[in-house]
Amino acid sequence: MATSTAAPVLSAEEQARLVESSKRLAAFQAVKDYLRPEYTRIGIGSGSTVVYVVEAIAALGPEITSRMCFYPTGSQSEELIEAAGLNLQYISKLPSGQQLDVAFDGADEVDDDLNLIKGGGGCLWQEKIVATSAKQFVCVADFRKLSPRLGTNWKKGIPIEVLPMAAPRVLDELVRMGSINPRIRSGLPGKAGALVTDNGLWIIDAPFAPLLHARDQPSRSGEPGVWTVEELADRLIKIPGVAEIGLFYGKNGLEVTSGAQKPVAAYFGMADGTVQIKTPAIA
Ligand SMILES: O=C[C@H](O)[C@H](O)[C@H](O)COP(=O)(O)O
Repeated sequence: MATSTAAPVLSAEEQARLVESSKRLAAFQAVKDYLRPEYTRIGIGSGSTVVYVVEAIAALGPEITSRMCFYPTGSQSEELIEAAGLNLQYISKLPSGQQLDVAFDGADEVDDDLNLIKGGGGCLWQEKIVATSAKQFVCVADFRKLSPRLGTNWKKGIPIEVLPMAAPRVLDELVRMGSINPRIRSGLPGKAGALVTDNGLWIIDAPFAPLLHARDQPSRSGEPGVWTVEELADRLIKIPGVAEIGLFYGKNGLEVTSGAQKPVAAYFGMADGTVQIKTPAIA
């Protein structure tokens, strides 16, 4: 008799539990691999996955963590650091010319080349500053975030942090660029109006067709609204009124010693209980 190999259908609750345990697995593995006891300056990103990063760090105990300072990317991670009893420090106090040893953060989607979409939870500008201030930026995520091309799984759009007075002009420009129904993100349910970021700005979510890599371009050139990651990012950041964009792209952390937006490694907790680690391909 033939046996079925189909994956079991999970209830919504079981699926949610699986996602949480995947995030936790990835976080503990990433901290084990990248947080060395001699490090003193650690960046802590935002979102639900980073909660487990902080849990993994706190589990190392004060004999290791008390020598370290932790740099948040916004109000949520600031609270996480304090609640875990870790030493809080601010990136504004990091002297010029110095770097964090490592920064950990989540992502909404990660493509084949380790480009990221970030900002689904409303944090991206401070995250980019902290990630690019670190010698090593490590991304931690669950299996839902793995994707060949950005915009394949994450359909809500590229988060773009904008000056509120410029939002209508930015929306117009996004439509001209082929974004499909870009929108100003609303605040929490029950709160009227736009979501206000930690920087007092708004977020526009701009959906685009899945973003290509430069190597894909010849086959799609000329199609309206079809962009490579780099072309789109370079155009978006130049729109007047845009403060920062939720695309993390460009050189990776193995190619440059500072300022990389792309991670040196991305950890994914998988549904089968394993952790998949992606690192940049060396050209
Ligand atoms: O705005 C939030 C940040 O960019 C998060 O790192 C990102 O949205 C991933 O969040 P989560 O770990 O909750 O999926």
